[in-house]
Amino acid sequence: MSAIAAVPWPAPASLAGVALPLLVVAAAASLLMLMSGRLLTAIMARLRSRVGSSKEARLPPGSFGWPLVGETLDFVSCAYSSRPEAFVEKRRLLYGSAVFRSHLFGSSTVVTSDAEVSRFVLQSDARAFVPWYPRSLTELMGKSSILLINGSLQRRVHGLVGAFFKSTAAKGADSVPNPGERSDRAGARSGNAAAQAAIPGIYCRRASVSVLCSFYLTRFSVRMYLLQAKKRMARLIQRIIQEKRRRILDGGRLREPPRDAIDVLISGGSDELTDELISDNMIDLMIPAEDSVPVLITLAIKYLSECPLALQQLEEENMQLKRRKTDMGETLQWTDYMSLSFTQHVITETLRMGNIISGIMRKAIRDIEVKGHLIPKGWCVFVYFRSVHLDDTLYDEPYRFNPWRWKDKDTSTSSFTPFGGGQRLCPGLDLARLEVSIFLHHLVTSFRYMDQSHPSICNQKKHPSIRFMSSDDTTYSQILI
Ligand code: HEM
Repeated sequence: MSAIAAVPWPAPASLAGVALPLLVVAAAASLLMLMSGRLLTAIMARLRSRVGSSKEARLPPGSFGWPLVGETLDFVSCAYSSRPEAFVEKRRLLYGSAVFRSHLFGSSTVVTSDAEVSRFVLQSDARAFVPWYPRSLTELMGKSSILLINGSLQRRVHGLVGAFFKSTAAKGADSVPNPGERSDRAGARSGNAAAQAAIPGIYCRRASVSVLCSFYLTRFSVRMYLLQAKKRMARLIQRIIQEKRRRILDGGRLREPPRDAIDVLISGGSDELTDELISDNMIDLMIPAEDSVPVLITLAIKYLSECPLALQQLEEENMQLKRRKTDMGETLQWTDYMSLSFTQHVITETLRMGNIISGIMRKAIRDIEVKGHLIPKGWCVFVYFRSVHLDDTLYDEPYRFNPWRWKDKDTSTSSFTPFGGGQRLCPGLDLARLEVSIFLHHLVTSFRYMDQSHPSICNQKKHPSIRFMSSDDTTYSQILI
């Protein structure tokens, strides 16, 4: 008997106030269920007819979840929990496969936490997969963003930007900031400190913060505001580009070596590198520089504070370098930082556990079969790094911060991809590592973890902040997690 039939009609007056709204809700719910059932059947039938029965057998196991929303709600609720990987883990156990199908953000999606399949997707070019992001993000990125363009233009922009970030100009040929010096002052003086070289400087800082907030606010649908912030920022950058173009010599050569990524793009020798393309891409560069790197630093401090042995070894290694450099009267070069093997292991382990970028999404532009799984044309594939990085068959005790595990381990394998791979491998990876190395060096050589003198703040749960005290005991630095 249905919920509607069970209630006598007309309802007694005393009950009407309560029963009527209940009735309406029940009726609406039944209708919705009926509609969603029909809708689900219709969607499944459409998908089947599209995929074809022979192909259907080759699809990875899985479920499309609810009509319209698919499994997005479960994905999002896991993403905001303390174990975001639970979404994938549950299904991995349920289907007995690290590759499964789902329906996420409005698209039929193959989710993979299989290192081999992930590698295959990352290594494939635009003839097989193109980048895919939710529409709200693509609008904000702009159509010429490196994250969206494909083919020769993407390779060109990637090559120019990547080469610049690897150059000594970006990494600071002279010296890196000394402890206590603000990096932007030092950058302005040497003209090439890493962060300053990577982005077109402080002009866009405020606008960048506003676009960063914009990205996070998307979920609250403040679309117009976000797009306006992005446009304002693009206008600011275009003004800088025009100013720089005026200073360029005939033949497109720069008068002096490139000082930032705009310089390398305007002298890139291609009509395709328009002002719009350059400004869109400058915004793309600011986001990781202003967001991913600080998150990586924050997580490194958190993990170190929970692992005193690692903190101690990090301090010893960096103090040794500092003493050596002081004795020789030399300034620190970026190669000095990169030669600190334990510091690099700390950063690598933070990248593995922290999963700053949990995964990437691509769209298949033709039917693709990998490891016996079909990814039909038009479907998305979600390469979920996080589950690979926390897989106990690949990493012993994956939830334990253990920088020593990297002593004899290769970082260039398909089971470690925090910076992606293939043609879209993050061009800022060395720069990101350098920035974190510089920060950690100055932190552990100039500050002392307050925990040693104030055991009361040892309990991180009670005190969700970590305090460092400068060596001369005069100033405090508090890093909020
Ligand atoms: C902890 C820091 C960082 C992490 C974890 C990270 C991670 C990633 C990942 C996973 C990708 C691949 C995206 C894809 O395949 O679709 C990527 C691409 C990219 N990253 Fe980073 N990144 C970081 C820092 C930086 C920095 C500092 C910059 C530059 C200032 C940068 C610039 C870029 C650019 C331009 C791309 C697009 C490359 C292309 O599509 O050709 N990243 N990053």
